[in-house]
Amino acid sequence: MPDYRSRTTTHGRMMAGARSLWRATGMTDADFNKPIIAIANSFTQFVPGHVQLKDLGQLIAAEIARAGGVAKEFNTIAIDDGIAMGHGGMLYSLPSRDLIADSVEFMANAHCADALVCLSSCDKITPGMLMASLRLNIPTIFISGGPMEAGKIQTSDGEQHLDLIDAMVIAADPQRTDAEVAKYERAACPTCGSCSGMFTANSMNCLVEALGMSLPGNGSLLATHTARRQLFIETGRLIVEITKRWYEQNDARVLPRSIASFAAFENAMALDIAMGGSTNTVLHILAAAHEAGVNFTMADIDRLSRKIPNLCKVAPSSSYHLEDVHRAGGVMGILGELNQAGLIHADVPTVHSESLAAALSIWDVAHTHNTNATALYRAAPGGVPTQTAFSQSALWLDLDLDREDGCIRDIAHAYSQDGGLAVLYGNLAEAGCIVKTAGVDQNILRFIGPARIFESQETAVEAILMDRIQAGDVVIIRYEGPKGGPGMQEMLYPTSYLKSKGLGKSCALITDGRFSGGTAGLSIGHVSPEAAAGGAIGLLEEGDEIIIDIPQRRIAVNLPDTELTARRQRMTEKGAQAWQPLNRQRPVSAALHAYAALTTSAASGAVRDLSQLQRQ
Ligand SMILES: CC[C@H](C)C(=O)C(=O)O
Ligand SMILES: [Mg+2]
Repeated sequence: MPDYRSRTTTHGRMMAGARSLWRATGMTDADFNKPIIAIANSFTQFVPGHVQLKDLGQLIAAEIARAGGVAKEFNTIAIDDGIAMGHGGMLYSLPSRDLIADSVEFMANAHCADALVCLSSCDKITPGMLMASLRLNIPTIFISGGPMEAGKIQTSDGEQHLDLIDAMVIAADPQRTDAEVAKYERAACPTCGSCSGMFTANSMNCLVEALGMSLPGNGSLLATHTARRQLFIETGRLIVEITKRWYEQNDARVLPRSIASFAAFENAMALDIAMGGSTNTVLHILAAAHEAGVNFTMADIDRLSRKIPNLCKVAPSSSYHLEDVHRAGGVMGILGELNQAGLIHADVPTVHSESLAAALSIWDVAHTHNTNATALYRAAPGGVPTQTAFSQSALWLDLDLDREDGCIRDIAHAYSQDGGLAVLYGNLAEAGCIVKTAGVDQNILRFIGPARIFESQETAVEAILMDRIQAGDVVIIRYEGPKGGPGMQEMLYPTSYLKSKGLGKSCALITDGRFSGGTAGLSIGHVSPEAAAGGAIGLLEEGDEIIIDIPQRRIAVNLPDTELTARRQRMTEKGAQAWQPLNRQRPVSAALHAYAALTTSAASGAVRDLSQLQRQ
């Protein structure tokens, strides 16, 4: 039977000093025999997905107290990728994931917390906290702030639903007036919550639900809806229950590493592929598996991508948004369709149910008729701009259970039988690279074109906006990987600007950097090894013929091995200048240099690799 970790500082005569400090935080004699449960909040006014979280940690804390625990809340940072993007701020985005993971580890271990509630929301916060929970392996439940409502505007074609990508694309379209841009800008992000498409934040919050580490509805129930309050309250109650199951009943099934098993990672990846999730999920799933000691790799993702169908297309891959996914049954609805075809492991435990099958028997609204589930998924957008959580109670008259032509398809009516994500391999990416096939026009699944080489995102953006890229080109952006950037920037601006210039379906973009979930088109990222780590992308020259073949899962430069070998030799002869971007002046802080020194390429999740210290 494990001892409560908190007893280290709350029991024993010699801990009188620590207890005096606990008392000063408000604890009383009665509290010292209760589990101490850390609440990792991520409230900040910098991010719409977090502005509403300020008091929600205490909403959970009150429920923890009612259930017999003691809650202690702290805060992590939270970066808004959409604001950090397009300038040096994006260098900090991915490194902040690891900083968040470390800060949760530090607070939980320094104070011997017994359990953890992760109150996350946006792009790097959920994955950072997920990494921490699997590193710590103490009872943990995730609850996110919830998705933002989609923007709505009236156009000549009727009501259009939109998000920040639409604002970005229209702003770069020279044909559109400033007045039109202003209209889109003011409508694109109407409420608090994580940006309303299947971007990285919503992808990750859906994946955590599929992993079994949050309650049903966590990934799709709107931030503004009153029904979401109940998720927070139930989370507060449930964390005390599972904490006692571990420390008082020795029930290890509730631990993160028991729940996020290899089978659960397969379930999460199956969901991701089925819903065409952000490619960043690949990076974060690999990093989470690394923290959990689960040998889940790019090869597993490649294997799953070949057999899991694409059942759901959401913005930027369609005009559906998370409110529509919710109306169709949310994550449990998609998992339910996959389960009908035996494509997931339904026997895995979750924090809330004995098994995923038991959860689906209640919450898969297309195949059950549970009134609570129907009520949950009828939660609809209120259409009123707000930064306040749980501020509206609108309901859809009915659910979208049309599995033939609705937001969520069944297997027989899938958009494609081989998934919304693909891993490509070849002499250009020997350790692999990723493409969101759900966002690629069917006419360019096979693409051959000349390489247009750029040593930074900013020079590629300049070329696109100055009309120096033409149809048929393959834009190569290198030295933007985890080490090379450093920080592996998201390339949302160049991919959006290709769309603005009408090149979204006639050009390809390949990078050792990554993409935001808002990226669509033939955009291939995470090329590994990255240029800064000696990857072949660093050997490409202007005009090389690039071959992309998604059905064959292949990416290559059309050169004989002898030529690549000769180029590698010439690169090696550069000595200290080898594997460095040409003519790039980029200020990089000591903090970012420290990150670059230990990080690894995307194919391993850009995780920290201490063995590099021995090699330096
Ligand atoms: C839409 C862009 C979003 C803010 C993002 O950064 C992501 O999805 O990764
Ligand atoms: Mg992002």
